[in-house]
Amino acid sequence: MRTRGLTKRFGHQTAVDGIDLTVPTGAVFGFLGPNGSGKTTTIRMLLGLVTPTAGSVELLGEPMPLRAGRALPRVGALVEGPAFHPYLSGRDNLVRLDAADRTTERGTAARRIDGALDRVGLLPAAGKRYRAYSLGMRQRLAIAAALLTPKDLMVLDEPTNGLDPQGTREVRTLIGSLAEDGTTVLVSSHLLAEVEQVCTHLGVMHVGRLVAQGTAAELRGDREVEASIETDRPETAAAVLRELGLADVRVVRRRAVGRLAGVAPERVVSACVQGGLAVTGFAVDAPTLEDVFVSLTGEGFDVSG
Ligand SMILES: Nc1ncnc2c1ncn2[C@@H]1O[C@H](COP(=O)(O)OP(=O)(O)OP(=O)(O)O)[C@@H](O)[C@H]1O
Repeated sequence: MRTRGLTKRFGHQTAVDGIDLTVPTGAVFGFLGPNGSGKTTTIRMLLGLVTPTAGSVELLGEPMPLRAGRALPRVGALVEGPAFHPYLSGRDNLVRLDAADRTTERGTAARRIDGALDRVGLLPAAGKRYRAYSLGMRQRLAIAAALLTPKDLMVLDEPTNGLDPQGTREVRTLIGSLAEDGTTVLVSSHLLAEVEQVCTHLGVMHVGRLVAQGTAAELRGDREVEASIETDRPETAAAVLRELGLADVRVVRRRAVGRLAGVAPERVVSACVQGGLAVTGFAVDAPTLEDVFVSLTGEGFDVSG
């Protein structure tokens, strides 16, 4: 899935500003950004629910909206969430939704529905009324509804919004199992911590712009990783670090600290030992993604929820 220069203006306001989004096949792509940064508008354009002001979308290799008929049936989405009937069971809700889909075969409905319920782990609770479901179960039922027919791409807009930690874990586990089955997943969130663990790739929106995208490792960037050596002669250690090619080398109390800048961490220790230093401590610290995003956007994510 990819976009080129995708733009949406509402009057004078540019909600999405020329973004080039690339979601590799098989990825779990975390689409991150604070509320109002343009994630939902982007997702609505991807799904053909909103017409872009400019730019293009390619969905499952098909140009949109030209080949929408080919791509969209293979794309499942959780954007607004389907309307479920509170007094019907989870299964009966899916029976209703499935019956409304004229493209599917009647004879295989029961198998399709139980398959979808099983996929989201709701088979044991399939006979319970929807109103008795927890928020996490409701969200999983919505995903089951999207899975009634096989999907190559699932687009989930803030699927953990309003969920308690248990519900969040349920949805995260489900995203992981979708990915294991080979489904590409695009999941948006304003909470980095909720999706970070399950994502192979991340994209960060900030005021309508995509300020970064790539794997977590790419976003962190090797050069940001710092090594620190603790010794009784930190000034000597600092000289060794500089000699090795570390950047921004400085002494902090009993430690010499510097950015690795591509130098292998194990070389730092061996060089210090060979230099006759008594190394009493060694640490390599990558900045958290939170740090990276704060530096990209000048704003923190709402990590607490
Ligand atoms: N139909 C619309 N008409 C006018 N402005 C809109 C419309 N839809 C969205 N916007 C504006 O576009 C900007 C981006 O909104 P969008 O919903 O895409 O952000 P978001 O990152 O998904 O945030 P949230 O998580 O709150 O949905 C916001 O400033 C919003 O007010």
